Amino acid sequence: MSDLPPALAGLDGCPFWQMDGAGNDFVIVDLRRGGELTREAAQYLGDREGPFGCDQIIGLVRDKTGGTTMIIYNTDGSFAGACGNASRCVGWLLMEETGENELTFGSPSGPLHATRAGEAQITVDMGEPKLGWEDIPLAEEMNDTRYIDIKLGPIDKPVLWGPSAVSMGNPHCVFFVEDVDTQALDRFGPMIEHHPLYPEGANVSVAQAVDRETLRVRTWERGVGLTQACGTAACAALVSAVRRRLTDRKATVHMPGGALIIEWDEATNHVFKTGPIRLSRQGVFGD
Ligand SMILES: N[C@@H](CCC[C@H](N)C(=O)O)C(=O)O
Repeated sequence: MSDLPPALAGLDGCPFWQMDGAGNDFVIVDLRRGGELTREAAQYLGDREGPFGCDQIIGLVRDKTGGTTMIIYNTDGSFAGACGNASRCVGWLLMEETGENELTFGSPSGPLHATRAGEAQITVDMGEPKLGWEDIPLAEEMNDTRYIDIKLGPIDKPVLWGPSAVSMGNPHCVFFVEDVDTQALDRFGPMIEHHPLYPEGANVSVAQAVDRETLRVRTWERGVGLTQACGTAACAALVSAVRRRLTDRKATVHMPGGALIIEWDEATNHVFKTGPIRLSRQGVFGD
């Protein structure tokens, strides 16, 4: 008889792992042999006042062909289309399971290819960035998503304006600033997350181009809040920086929890993301 709380009743007997990628942390639940990851379970597992606590809750499920697909919940119980750091953690888990050094698995926005890149370092091909207003999506038609019409501060004297919009399978809004550390992201992040120009909400970042090969980025995640790192935000920041001619196509993106190497490959138009993964705890619900 297990003493799981009611919110986790559907996960009895399911294996789980607590992992992080550059400080962006996850509870990953194996649902391939059954179990149900409900919105209530995701909210319970994400609660930092509870026995777990994390930024995202990931479910691993079987797809029609017998392969593995990830589903992604934010801590508020909403679904996400992509999670760059969790993709590296899931890639590593599946490589440990199969003994492979590279493999493909499913995600809400399509298949992802992961490769071992060193000791506890994984590269994931995040696919093509989406730059068209209707694909991001934005609520209004516009030709150039490098600078969109969002301003922060007094109307006649805005302090931040003209962020870039990008989708990496999820919507991003990136403000370029002189110094990421002086930005009150905790105050304006929630406002931009729910800005009317983003009908599905936005992950909101401030980015600082240090030199042609270095960015500093802080992110307010949709459905979560301030995070130590956000993989898709690192990709969105690099893509935006390249579109504004601020960096080269490959750069190290420093976030509070660690660094990721992001490359927007010219030949394939795909964005490759390399960085660390860490396993901190594993177990079986109900044991
Ligand atoms: N941590 C992630 C992004 C997670 C999803 C995001 N909050 C959303 O709602 O789109 C990452 O590493 O990319």
